[in-house]
Amino acid sequence: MALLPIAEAQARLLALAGPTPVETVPLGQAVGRWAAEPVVARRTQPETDLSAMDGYAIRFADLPGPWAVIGESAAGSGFAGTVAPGEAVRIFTGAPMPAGADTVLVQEEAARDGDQLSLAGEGPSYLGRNTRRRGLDFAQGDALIAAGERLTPARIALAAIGGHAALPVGRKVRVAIAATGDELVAPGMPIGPAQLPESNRTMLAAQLADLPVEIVDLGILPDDLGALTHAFATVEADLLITSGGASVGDHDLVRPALEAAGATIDFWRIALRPGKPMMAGTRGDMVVLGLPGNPVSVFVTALLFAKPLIAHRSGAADPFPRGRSAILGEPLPANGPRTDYLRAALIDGRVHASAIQDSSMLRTLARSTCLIVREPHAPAANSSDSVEILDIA
Ligand SMILES: Nc1nc2c(c(=O)[nH]1)N[C@H]1C(S)=C(S)[C@@H](COP(=O)(O)OP(=O)(O)OC[C@H]3O[C@@H](n4cnc5c(N)ncnc54)[C@H](O)[C@@H]3O)O[C@H]1N2
Ligand code: MOO
Repeated sequence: MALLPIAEAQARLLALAGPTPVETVPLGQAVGRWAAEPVVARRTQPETDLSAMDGYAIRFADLPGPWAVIGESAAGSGFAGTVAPGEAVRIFTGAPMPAGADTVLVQEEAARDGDQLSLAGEGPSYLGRNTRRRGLDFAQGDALIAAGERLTPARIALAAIGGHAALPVGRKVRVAIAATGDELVAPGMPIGPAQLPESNRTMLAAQLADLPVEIVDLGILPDDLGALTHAFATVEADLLITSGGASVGDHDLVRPALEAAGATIDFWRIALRPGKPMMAGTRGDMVVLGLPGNPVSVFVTALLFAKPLIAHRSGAADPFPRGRSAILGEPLPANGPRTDYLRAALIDGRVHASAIQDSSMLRTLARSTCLIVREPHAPAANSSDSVEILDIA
């Protein structure tokens, strides 16, 4: 069977399920979620002309003064009267500009003696200096955040100042994570020579920590068709992620167990290194993602498939990681038939691939800051050539 190109596998995976149902959450819980609907300004910001500095509200035409100070405008209150020619109002940052005034003289450039005010510096250079006009940031009805955009700290603050206390977002994605393999032992436990500390669940949960997920930990499952089938048939989640048992060995039972549990496999084996034996399918509304067991294969397939799928189900319009270009530090050989994601480090503007690219090597992965993306059959590359990288640290 031909290996599926990555882009095709990504598209097919996202087509397996749509976004989770929408819920409305307070802004304090919205960070890292995706806007389910456009967020529109319920007010104009600023609502009125404001001072941007501490000083005196004046009429620009009155420069160079002097002025009589007739009152005060503070943030939250304002000044009720009107500033007539020759008059000034003491004003503070964020306070409403009084009627009649159009410019602010900063206090560092003013001299005050009782109610008398005079210029003690250059003074404002143009009409409107040191003020913020009504609607400078946005007007009521303006689009603030598009549906499908991530709710970053700045966008949450924008929603707040736009008059919103809560926002509609996709409900959290329930992700069940299972490790499979008779050789696996919980980390830190005593271990025999044929055994291995389990690291994939821990890494996956950490990789998903910045996404709106609820993790259901299915633990370490044995290489036993009955036990795997039972676990896969009874789990309740939006997404089931397994690791291990995805390849063609006699103990690679994930695919038969998923099928025995009622799942349909949509695709298996992609033109990707590391991560070739990955499979994807559905069991009812639940998407199942069978990742290979090698730790680096898990890392890469989580980055390229699991995380984008969760983002997509959370309502993201643009769920895939974005590459950028970097300059190679050393030559690279021609690539084979799979897209290769080389563990690499970006040092002083040059990207250096690790000499050994074995998908079991977590220390190499942990030292890497990026992955170099090599397209299928890419020709050999020279030092100083530009390559695409994906940042991972
Ligand atoms: N004859 C073939 N053999 C293999 C092929 C192939 O096409 N033909 N593909 C290779 C590729 S590529 C990969 S990737 C691996 C992945 O296979 P599996 O998904 O079946 O993975 P396992 O055999 O279960 O495990 C591989 C490796 O990773 C260790 N492992 C597994 N789970 C964990 C865990 N949770 N934490 C830490 N380490 C884990 C496991 O002990 C193995 O060493 O298959 C190749 N073989
Ligand atoms: O695809 Mo496997 O992950 O190359 O080792």
